[in-house]
Amino acid sequence: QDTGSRAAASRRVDQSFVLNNAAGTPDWPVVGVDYAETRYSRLDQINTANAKDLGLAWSYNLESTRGVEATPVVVDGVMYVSASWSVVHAIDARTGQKLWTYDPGVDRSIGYRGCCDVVNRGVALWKGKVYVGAYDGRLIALDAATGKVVWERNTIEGQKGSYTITGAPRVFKGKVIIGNGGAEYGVRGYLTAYDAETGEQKWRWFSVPGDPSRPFEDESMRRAAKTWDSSGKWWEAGGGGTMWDTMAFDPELNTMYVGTGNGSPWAHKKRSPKGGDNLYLASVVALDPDTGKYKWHYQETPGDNWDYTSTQPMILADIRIDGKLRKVILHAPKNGFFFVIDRTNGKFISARNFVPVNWASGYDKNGRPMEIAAARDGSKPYDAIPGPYGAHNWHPMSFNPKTGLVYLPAQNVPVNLMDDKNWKFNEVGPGKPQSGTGWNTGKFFNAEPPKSKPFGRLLAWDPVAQKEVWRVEHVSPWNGGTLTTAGNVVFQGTADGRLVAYDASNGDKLWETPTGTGVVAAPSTYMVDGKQYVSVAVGWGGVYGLAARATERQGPGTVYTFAVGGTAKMPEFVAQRMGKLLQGVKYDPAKVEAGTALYVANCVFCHGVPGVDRGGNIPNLGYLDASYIENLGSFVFKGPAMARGMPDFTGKLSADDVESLKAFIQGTADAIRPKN
Ligand SMILES: O=C(O)c1cc(C(=O)O)c2c(n1)C(=O)C(=O)c1cc(C(=O)O)[nH]c1-2
Ligand SMILES: [Ca+2]
Repeated sequence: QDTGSRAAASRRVDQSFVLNNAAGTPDWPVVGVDYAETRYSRLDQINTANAKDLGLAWSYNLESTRGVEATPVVVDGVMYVSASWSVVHAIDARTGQKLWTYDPGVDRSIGYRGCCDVVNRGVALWKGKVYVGAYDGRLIALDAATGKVVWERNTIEGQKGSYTITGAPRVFKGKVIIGNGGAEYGVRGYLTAYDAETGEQKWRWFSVPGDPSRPFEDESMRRAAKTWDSSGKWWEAGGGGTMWDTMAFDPELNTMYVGTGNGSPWAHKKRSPKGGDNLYLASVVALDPDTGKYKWHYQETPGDNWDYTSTQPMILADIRIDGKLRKVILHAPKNGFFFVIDRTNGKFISARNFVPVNWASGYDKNGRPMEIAAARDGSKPYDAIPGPYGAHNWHPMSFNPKTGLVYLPAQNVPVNLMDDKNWKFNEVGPGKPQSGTGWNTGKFFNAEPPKSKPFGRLLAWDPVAQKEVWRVEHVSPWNGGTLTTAGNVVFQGTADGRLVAYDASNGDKLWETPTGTGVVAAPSTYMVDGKQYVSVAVGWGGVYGLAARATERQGPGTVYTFAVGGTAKMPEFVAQRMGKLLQGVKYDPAKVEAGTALYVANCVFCHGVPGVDRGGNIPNLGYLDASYIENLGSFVFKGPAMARGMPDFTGKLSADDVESLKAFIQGTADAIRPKN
């Protein structure tokens, strides 16, 4: 394919192309496949019968060592995907040949500006241009055929605070729309639309009010200000509400939807001492895509106090509830409840917790959470369930209209929270989270460790009945986003370094392959020359990946593309890593669960997930010689590594705890090792 025909292909991508494709789906033209962000493909060449014959068609080295979160976008056989540091790659989707790469040259010393790794969740394609949000806040338009810059805008110009971009831009009605990250560092959230052709700014909508003694930008800000207490001077610390990930668009209703983020600072009483809902934090907001004008909102977590963002990917669906076809939004934000919202007017339809939660007992018929008082107290250590990593984070879910099920990457990462007594108002700055809430984790040794159990699971959720239909338990939290297809298959990558295909009806495993590094991104699928492919960009990272690892030296970020009968060889690093996995430690499988909790509370922040992060000067326990793990007690209790920084766990762990840890470590290595 020459440059000219590549350019011609991507020039076709406009609103009718995306809408027509949604009906036929040979391509994957936007990160969520369609404006509704269903991540459902009508392709069925790969199905439950032949998924077992999937093999590698090609792999591509993204030359990145940090988290990879992007869903590959593919049109007419050309793939566009971004890696860490916002680097864009254009790849021939049949062969894996590089067409071009574009590095926006983000200063590698500014990683600290964001909370959660130097990630990028993908690009947008529109009429021959590729759009990427760079980590340093620039929105850049590239020529899709050559990767050359067409225009560039600094989306954070004139703002103060630690802003970034990690999300994928969306193009609705000829406007490129992008929000920012930064609510952990005291910023004010906003969303900006630029003319896709020229880069001219068209509108900006702020999600939280500024200083109420100054004129409000619009009526929605005037109304929002009434829900904040000005004695908290929230505007000086920004207020938060960053829109760092999800957007969707309904062309018939001419409405776009965006999810807003957490309060800044986190502690509600520190930013708004007399309480208040603090609009529009942690909400789903409907906007006019032409003007950016506010239409309505539904607030999922009033007066957010726990980093319970509503930025998690939402899906627009038409589903039958009580016999009536309803236009709804399906949403599973960090707070652990699955929401069904009427997208014509923002009215609450239903909410049910999809994991155990301890901050609210449910939602009343008006859509208000019934809170549990201890969750807001702050004077005593409190096991937040979900914790700030969320019951569901940015990892995309998918909706299959044939099964009627949502495939949701759910989790619990235990974190114990308490008021931060040393917090000073407005003490913001790079590397200093503006939280007002202290974290007690296994990392801070003298604090209260959380007691809840960590888990990662794939849930198949019925949004009408609001109940779980099936689940797959993973060995670790922080697993990949999902893809579902008319072939009745669900694809998901895992934290322990596999890509797995499941039967969409019952969760039976159909196929799996090792990927050599943890998978956090979602796969996509498309057809070229009559053949269906499934692609996933892998590279362990993101906020949990950043914490739960030993060193920067992990397998390189890689795009894998699979097809039925594919025979390409996996890159060498995969076999190398699998060959070095811990082997042969005897353990009691009944102790794995207890070991998981102990490991996450005490070990994971230094040693990483066993078998996921390849060790450096702090060893990854999943790659050690068996004799080390067999004698784990001698390392844990006043062991020889104390001189190199290993804590003494005497009095903190029991001999039986050590047996549980052994079970978790060897059990995880066994789960990762390829079975054939
Ligand atoms: O409040 C914010 O502005 C903000 C931004 C981001 C981001 O831009 O990646 C994350 C979060 N918050 C966040 O709370 C969070 O859990 C998170 C996880 C990740 C990730 O990529 O793994 N990003 C973010
Ligand atoms: Ca946040």
